Amino acid sequence: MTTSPNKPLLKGEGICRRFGEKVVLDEVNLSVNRGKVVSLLGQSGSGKTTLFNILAGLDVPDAGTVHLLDEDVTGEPGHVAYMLQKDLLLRHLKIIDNVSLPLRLSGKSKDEARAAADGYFKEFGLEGTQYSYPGALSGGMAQRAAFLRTFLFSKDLVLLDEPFSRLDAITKASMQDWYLAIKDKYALTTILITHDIDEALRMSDVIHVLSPKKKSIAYTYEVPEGDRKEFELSRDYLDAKKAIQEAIMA
Ligand SMILES: Nc1ncnc2c1ncn2[C@@H]1O[C@H](COP(=O)(O)OP(=O)(O)OP(=O)(O)O)[C@@H](O)[C@H]1O
Repeated sequence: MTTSPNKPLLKGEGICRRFGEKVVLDEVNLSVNRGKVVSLLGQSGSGKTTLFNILAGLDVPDAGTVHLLDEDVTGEPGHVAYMLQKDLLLRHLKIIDNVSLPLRLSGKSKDEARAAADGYFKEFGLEGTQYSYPGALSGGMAQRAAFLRTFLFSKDLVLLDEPFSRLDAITKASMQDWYLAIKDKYALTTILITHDIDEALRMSDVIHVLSPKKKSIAYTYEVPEGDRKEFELSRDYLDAKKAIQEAIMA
């Protein structure tokens, strides 16, 4: 998919969603440019997953549209790769068969699918685990295997719902760095749901805070371009963290 860098790859406009009497999203607008990471933060129940499902085409909004470039994909699944925190590997399948599932679903034979997936094991830090079962993998490895499966759906738009929340702090930090490198290499565009402000600041280009009161985006922060490590040590980082925290609690 080729695009000009300034044109949003994904655009949600005027998105509204209610469950019974309860309005969860009211006129939400959000766009994601190619190669960027946009994070959604917000209190529990602020509608992050609801918005995520609508953007992924897994749910249909009551009003509003989702466009992938110029194509209206509202309510149509299959345009994005998504990975959920609880996106477990299937216990009874070897790792290679778990990760090559998308290729099987697209019609490849077992051997073809295995051969195509195998080439990525090294880069995803999974070399040697091909014929193991998921139970033998560490948390970080299992998550990378789940990532590889997401990646093999061959979509350049990736939606991640708290992908690192179950990992310990050190594994989490290395997974964040690893993901940033992979997404640069393969020009992935990412929407990330997280509860972790530091994670959002580390990984994102743009951070949106959803408010359950406003039922929409109440605050947006654009992470300055430039050296991330330098930013993490700056006064601006602390100010941004405070502003985001306040927006979440408002
Ligand atoms: N299928 C549904 N039927 C009824 N209510 C729903 C449904 N899905 C979500 N809701 C309600 O919509 C609101 C927003 O839920 P959502 O899961 O989008 O929030 P969230 O920000 O992702 O929360 P969390 O951080 O806890 O995952 C909640 O009040 C939830 O109970």
